[in-house]
Amino acid sequence: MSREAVVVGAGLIGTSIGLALTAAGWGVHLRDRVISHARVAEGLGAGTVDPPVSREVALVVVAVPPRALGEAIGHALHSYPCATVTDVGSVKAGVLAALWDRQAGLERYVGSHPMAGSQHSGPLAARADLFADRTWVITPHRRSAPSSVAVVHELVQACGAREVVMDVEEHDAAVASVSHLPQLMSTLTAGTLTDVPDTHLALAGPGLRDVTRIAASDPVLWEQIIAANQAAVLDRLRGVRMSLDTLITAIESTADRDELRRQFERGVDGTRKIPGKHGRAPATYGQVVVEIPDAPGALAKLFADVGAAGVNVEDIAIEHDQVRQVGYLALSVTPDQVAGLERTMRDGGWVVSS
Ligand SMILES: O=C(O)C(=O)C[C@]1(C(=O)O)C=C[C@@H](O)C=C1
Repeated sequence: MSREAVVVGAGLIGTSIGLALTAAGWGVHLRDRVISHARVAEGLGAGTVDPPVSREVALVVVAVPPRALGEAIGHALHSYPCATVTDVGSVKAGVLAALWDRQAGLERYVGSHPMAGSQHSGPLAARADLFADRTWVITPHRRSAPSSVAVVHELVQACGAREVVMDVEEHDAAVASVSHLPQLMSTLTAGTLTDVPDTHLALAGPGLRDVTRIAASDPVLWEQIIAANQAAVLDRLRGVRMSLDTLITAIESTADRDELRRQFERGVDGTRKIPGKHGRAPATYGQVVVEIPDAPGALAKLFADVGAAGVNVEDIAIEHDQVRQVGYLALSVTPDQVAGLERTMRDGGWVVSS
């Protein structure tokens, strides 16, 4: 089998897959409706924007938003006649149903879903190790060829993920519980903050940040995900509505606090059920925290200086000082690069927090 792959959609997930496949020795060809995304991904080392020889392509990964999946998968099956085609969409049943009756070559399609992402989107947020140690669900259907399932298995291996095989209906029910409902709860919680006064928000600690991180995710993408998994999500949400009523009654009841405590105990039980082993960060990085003035061009200059130092930044986070007009940019790098980067930044006139 050739090791030529096409990644359709050079966003966070597509570019991260391109980086991982390239590192594993695949030749990756990047495609995106927005050519600048594909070029940025190419610049990051995720593959090339040059077109492949279509019959030489063994794998196509479709990483486009949910509503565009059916058409993009159909197009890939048609354009790359020898390739296994997979997608990385968060909901599987609707896409398969749409392809089922009218799509030739369906035996070469095997759905999949990496359980990894970020609240940030676009190729610049991509990381080669985004999937390391994460679960990646493969959802073969009745007509999937075993040889195609094997190709998707290779993709999962190349990305360093942990494979789980599941049928599409079970997958969609599972992600309603472990991904879609948590997203909605985070979104609802963060939404309540919009009318909280700034003086109150200034007290926010890590607890609030923990429960609202994913609320910053792309609204257009999530609207499509939830709409695609309507029935399963509604089922879980109605359960939450009942729990919320029980909780309100428990808080109202001043005589009996048992029910209120039971609600907290149920929460503790729930956290204990999350398999911790695969939830940890895939790699441990060191951090270099640089102060940035709240001024136009400061961020671009900082990145230029980091780039000139030849350091590969694995992740970034920005915090704003609540009093001074500055921000703090935390650059995650491999531990052996921390001291050198701190020195270079200080030499370049930046204030580095130690
Ligand atoms: O942690 C994040 O930022 C995610 O994007 C996570 C997450 C998830 O719920 O696990 C969100 C949706 C995707 O389909 C896969 C991953």
